[in-house]
Amino acid sequence: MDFQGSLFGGLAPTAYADGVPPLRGRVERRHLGDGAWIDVARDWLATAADEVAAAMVADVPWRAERRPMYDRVVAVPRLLHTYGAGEDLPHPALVAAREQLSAHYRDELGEPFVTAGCCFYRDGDDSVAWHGDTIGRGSTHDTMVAIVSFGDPRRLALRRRGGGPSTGVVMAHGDLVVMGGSCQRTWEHAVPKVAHAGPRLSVQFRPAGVF
Ligand SMILES: O=C(O)CCC(=O)C(=O)O
Ligand SMILES: [Fe+2]
Repeated sequence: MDFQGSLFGGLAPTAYADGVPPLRGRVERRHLGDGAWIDVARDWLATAADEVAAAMVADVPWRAERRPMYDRVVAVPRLLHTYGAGEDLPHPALVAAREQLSAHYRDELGEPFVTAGCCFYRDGDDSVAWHGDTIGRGSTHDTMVAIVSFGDPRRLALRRRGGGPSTGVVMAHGDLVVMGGSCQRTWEHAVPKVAHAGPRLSVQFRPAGVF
């Protein structure tokens, strides 16, 4: 019996038409410790990846942020834009991806993915420092942040909160990486600078109240 097919009647075939194959059977889980895990699905959005990347570069209203650091204001080294709940996304494959993620993780997460944070790493100098997504419920509750990645491969580095040895996963064109369980509060993640890299785009799907 096609258990998921019967539960989520017709969702997967519709989504597949947008270049998004079913997630079931593609996801590998790695337990990090302290209740944190990551799921990885290689090439999940490979078919649509070139088109999604092009649409994101052209159509996302990117903004450069500045933030105070010690006694200076410095540029955040990447471009950003967040699509809130109900806002149109720049490519239908991203809508299909969000729906599939919500269906696949429905029992474990208990709520849908609703927002889509977008990042544009223009080259190897763009990066994000060690942090957890803890502005919101991620600081106190288990949750999930699902990342789809396009463009040049970059490493998502992971370490226990506060330091220690780091592990990680390389995110390549069309890959999915989901951080789950206690990952946002017991672990930190970063996208470190590298000597050479072309552009990379990242979309992070999050439930309501997780930032
Ligand atoms: O670039 C990524 O995939 C991760 C970005 C990230 O951790 C964040 O914006 O909170
Ligand atoms: Fe993050």
